[in-house]
This record gives sequence, C-alpha cells and structure tokens, in this order.
Amino acid sequence: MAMAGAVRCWRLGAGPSSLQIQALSLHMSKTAMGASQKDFESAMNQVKLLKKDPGNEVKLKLYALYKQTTEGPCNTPRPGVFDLINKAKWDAWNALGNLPKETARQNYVDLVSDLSSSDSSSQVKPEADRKQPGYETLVVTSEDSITKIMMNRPAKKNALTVQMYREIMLALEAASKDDSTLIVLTGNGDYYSSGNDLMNFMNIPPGEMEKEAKNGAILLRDFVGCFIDFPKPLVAVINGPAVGISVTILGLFDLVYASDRATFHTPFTHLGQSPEGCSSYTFPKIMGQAKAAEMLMFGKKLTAREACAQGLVTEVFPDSTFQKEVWTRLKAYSKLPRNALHISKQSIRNLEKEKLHAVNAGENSVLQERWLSDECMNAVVSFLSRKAKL
Ligand SMILES: CCCC/C=C/CC(=O)SCCNC(=O)CCNC(=O)[C@H](O)C(C)(C)COP(=O)(O)OP(=O)(O)OC[C@H]1O[C@@H](n2cnc3c(N)ncnc32)[C@H](O)[C@@H]1OP(=O)(O)O
Repeated sequence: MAMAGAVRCWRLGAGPSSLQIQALSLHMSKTAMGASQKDFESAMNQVKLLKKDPGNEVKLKLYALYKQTTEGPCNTPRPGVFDLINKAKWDAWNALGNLPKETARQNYVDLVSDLSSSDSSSQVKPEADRKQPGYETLVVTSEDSITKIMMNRPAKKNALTVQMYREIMLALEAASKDDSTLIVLTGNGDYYSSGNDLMNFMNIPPGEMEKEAKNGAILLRDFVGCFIDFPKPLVAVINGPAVGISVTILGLFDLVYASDRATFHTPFTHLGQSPEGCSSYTFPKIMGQAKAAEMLMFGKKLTAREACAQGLVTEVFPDSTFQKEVWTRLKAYSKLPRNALHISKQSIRNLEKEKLHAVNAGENSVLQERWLSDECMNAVVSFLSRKAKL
C-alpha cells in the first residue's frame, strides 16, 4: 500500500546506532512543549529509515496523522466503493475528525518514535549469529521468513553421508515448526550434491551386509518420507550439478530453481541400483514415460535447460546472476500470506500423500536387494578404486 509523503522506503539503510539516537531524541521531544515542525520533519525522515515494515494498519494511522497535521480535518469526498486503498486511507484520515493539527503532529512524532525503538531492537543480525548451531554437515540459517538448509561438504561435492541424511531430517523437522514461510535446500561450493556418499557402502563386515542394507532402506524411507510429509513450500536452489538421490527427490519439491551450470544425472543402472525418492512415480508424471525412462533407466544426464523443458526445473538462471536473482524472487515470495501458502501446499500434497508413501516403500524394498547385488558392489568398488566416474 503506497502512501505518498507519510510512509515510503522502509528498506533504506541506516546504522542501528543512528536509529537509536534519533529515536531517543524523538522521545525526548515528547516533553511538555509538544512536538515542533522540526520534530515532525525529522519523524518523517525517520519513517523512511525503518527496516521493518510496520504493517498496513500502522501505515494507515501514520498516513491519517500526516494528512491531519499538514491539511487539517478530512474534507474531500469519500473515494468510490471499488477504490479500496484510497477508501481505507480516507477512512483513517476521516476518523480523526476535528483533532487539532498540533495534537496530530505530536501523535505522529510519538508513533514514529515507538516504531523506531522497536525497529532498532530488531536489526538484522550478522550471518554468524543467524546460523543455527548443532549441525556438522549443514549450515542452517533463517532470515526474511526463509529457512535455508545448505549441504556443506563442498570438498566431497556434498555427497550425502548417513550423518547428513539425519541432519537434513532434523533440520526439516525444526523448519516445519519454526516461523518461516519457505524452506530452501541448496549446496555449498561448485556442486549441489553428488548424491549418496559411496563410502556409505564401505567398511561393512561380511556378515553384516543384509542388516546394513535393511538399515539403509529404513534410513532412505524416513528421509524421503520427510519430503513427502513436509507441510511448507520447499524450494531447491540448484547451484551446480546434481546426482542420484539429490535429483530424484526434486519431484517432491514445490519450486526448483537452477543455475545454467547445473546438470541432472541419475545413473542408477550404471551403479547396479534402481530409482528412489519416489522418482519412479513422479518423473513419468512430470516429464512423460519416455523421457523419464531415458533418465532413470539409461542414465541420460540433462542440462538445466533440458530439465526445465521437461518440467523438472521451474526456471533456469545464468550462473553469474543466479544467487542474486533467485534470492530476490524468494524474498518476495516469502512475504505472501503464510497460512494461505501452507494450506495450498498441503491441499496439493494431500491428494498424493498415500500414493507417495506406498511408492517410497516399494522403491526401498527393491533397493535393499540391489545393494546386495554384485552389480552394485562392483560399481562402488570401481568408483572407490578410481576406475570409474560418472
Ligand atoms: C542410504 C541411502 C541411499 C540412497 C541412495 C542413493 C543413490 C544415489 O545417490 S546414486 C549416486 C551416487 N553418486 C555417484 O555415483 C557419484 C560419484 N562421484 C563421481 O562420479 C564424481 O566424484 C563426480 C562426477 C561427482 C565429480 O567428479 P570430479 O572429478 O569433479 O570430482 P572428484 O575428484 O571425483 O570428487 C571430489 C571428492 O569428492 C568425492 N566424492 C564425490 N562424490 C562422491 C560420492 N558420491 N561418494 C563418495 N565420494 C564422493 C571424491 O571421491 C573426491 O574425494 P577425494 O578428494 O578424497 O578423492
């Protein structure tokens, strides 16, 4: 809602200390003498420096007091019934009746002073302060109503260890309960993620293979289950190549933004494995049977633009401007009415939830067998002995 003169430019920068000093001086002006024209002008400038949007109700109050101070009681005709914004502004001004200009000026100065005080106590914290503690393989931060979960093993291309699967589940669980509107999953470094860490298959004593395969299937079921059940909009910010499970679960996200440097690769057959992440169901639905088969069965690697053309990716951005463009977009989306957004997400997902859980269970029991196969073991040994790479 734009209100000329009274309320503009909430995001113009000002150091917290200068805000505090000005807030204090405005408070001090609330003495018996009443607010002067200079105080009023200073308050108008102060409004432009507020970092936190005070909300429409307060903006209307400010607008009304501004008009009353500068023009006196409202004497213009009421805007038409469909001119909602101007009608709301007129109503707020008109409600002040015959309030004297001096009192309106004082009230305006007092209101701005209160807003400035609460604004300066909620200044943006530095990145290090926003980082949530307790994660070793992730960096989790919350800002602008967005919780960002960043996979943080760049030297290993963000390959997913058992600990990382568990930490992502914990971070999702916490994010489902925090006050964020959107949740973002992304990667640190040049890769989004190279998929399952193939070291997860190593160092298993000979007699323990079946038990470990079973544990792996349970971990995978729970991991994918978290994405199926997640109640808020999930956004993948694909900063570079994505492999294996980091690709398949994209079918469970609400938005997928990719750098034009990203690629999408599911080389399951080469690895003696089979699709997971509900991709055996979501991919044919998203891109059609033929394209899904080429990816999931024959391991065709897609460029970001191909993945976008096939509906797996929402939008592709040039790598040079990727972060800036994506985060600007997400910050705008995070201001949408939170409850409406979450209810829409849940309505869409609820239609499919039961089916997705059944698909997840089915895929995992097939994979549990695959992990015990010679084809899978040979592929892992080849990679680890550096004979094979994707
Ligand atoms: C329990 C749940 C199970 C869920 C199952 C999911 C299925 C999948 O996700 S299948 C996909 C598995 N992923 C792969 O097969 C990728 C294997 N990695 C590669 O082919 C290559 O590393 C690469 C193409 C991703 C990158 O090649 P590049 O030459 O650029 O870099 P590298 O020198 O190979 O990698 C750097 C460093 O990172 C290690 N690394 C990378 N990816 C993995 C991985 N997936 N598992 C284990 N380690 C990985 C790589 O070994 C290097 O480590 P060192 O520097 O120590 O040699």
